[in-house]
Amino acid sequence: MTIHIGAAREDIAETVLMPGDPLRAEWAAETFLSDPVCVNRVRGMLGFTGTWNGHRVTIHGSGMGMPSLSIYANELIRDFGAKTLIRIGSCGAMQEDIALRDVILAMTASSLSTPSSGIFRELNFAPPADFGLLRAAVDAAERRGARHHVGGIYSADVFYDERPDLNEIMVRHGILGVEMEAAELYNLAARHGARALAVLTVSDHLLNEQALPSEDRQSSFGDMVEIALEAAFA
Ligand SMILES: O=P(O)(O)O[C@H]1O[C@H](CO)[C@@H](O)[C@H]1O
Ligand SMILES: O=c1cc[nH]c(=O)[nH]1
Repeated sequence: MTIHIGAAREDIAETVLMPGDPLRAEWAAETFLSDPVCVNRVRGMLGFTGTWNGHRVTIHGSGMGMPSLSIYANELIRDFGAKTLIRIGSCGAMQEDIALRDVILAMTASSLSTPSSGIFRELNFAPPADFGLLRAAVDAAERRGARHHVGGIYSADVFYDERPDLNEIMVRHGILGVEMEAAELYNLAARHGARALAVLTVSDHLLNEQALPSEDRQSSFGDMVEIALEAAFA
């Protein structure tokens, strides 16, 4: 039991899927896991443990933004022994050839800053996905016939961005999409010897302003959940 996760150590699996939205965690656990049990509800940040194809899996919310993700990922790794952490998140697309509901597999995560910036100081550490997870996720997406893209994403500190010039630079440098947690998840995985990947679904488009409603973001991104599960146990 930790300050933010009211579970016993054995209640949390070594493989953890992390959506930002705790209600997406509930939906994904009820939809894809057998016998899901709620193992955390401290501050409403829901976590569930069940099995998928016989493998124990926890699906636990991260909250929005890297400081929130950092609290849960630190406790999951350091106190509960999590070894594989896969973010299942929504993102905004930044390239013309990417459509709503496409899946983005984040090979790298650029940022202006992360909660680890104070540790890295002048070093621009490049937070990477785990290659084995990434390769397995690509295979899973291809098997499912899911429209997917592999490349760099941007982990932002703010949702309401005031830097159109920065977006233009990222579009020009091939960044696929923007979200708010992956870079710090990759930093923490590198620091603690865990495996991490972000599997994202496009919920809105920065270039054409299309957007899905919040209900769809909460409980309809099934491809990304199944891709994450297949990758974790490949
Ligand atoms: O849908 P989730 O996983 O929360 O991810 C995205 O959505 C939130 C912003 O609406 C941020 O957390 C961003 O990273
Ligand atoms: O962080 C996010 C998530 C979804 N869409 C965005 O534009 N930003």
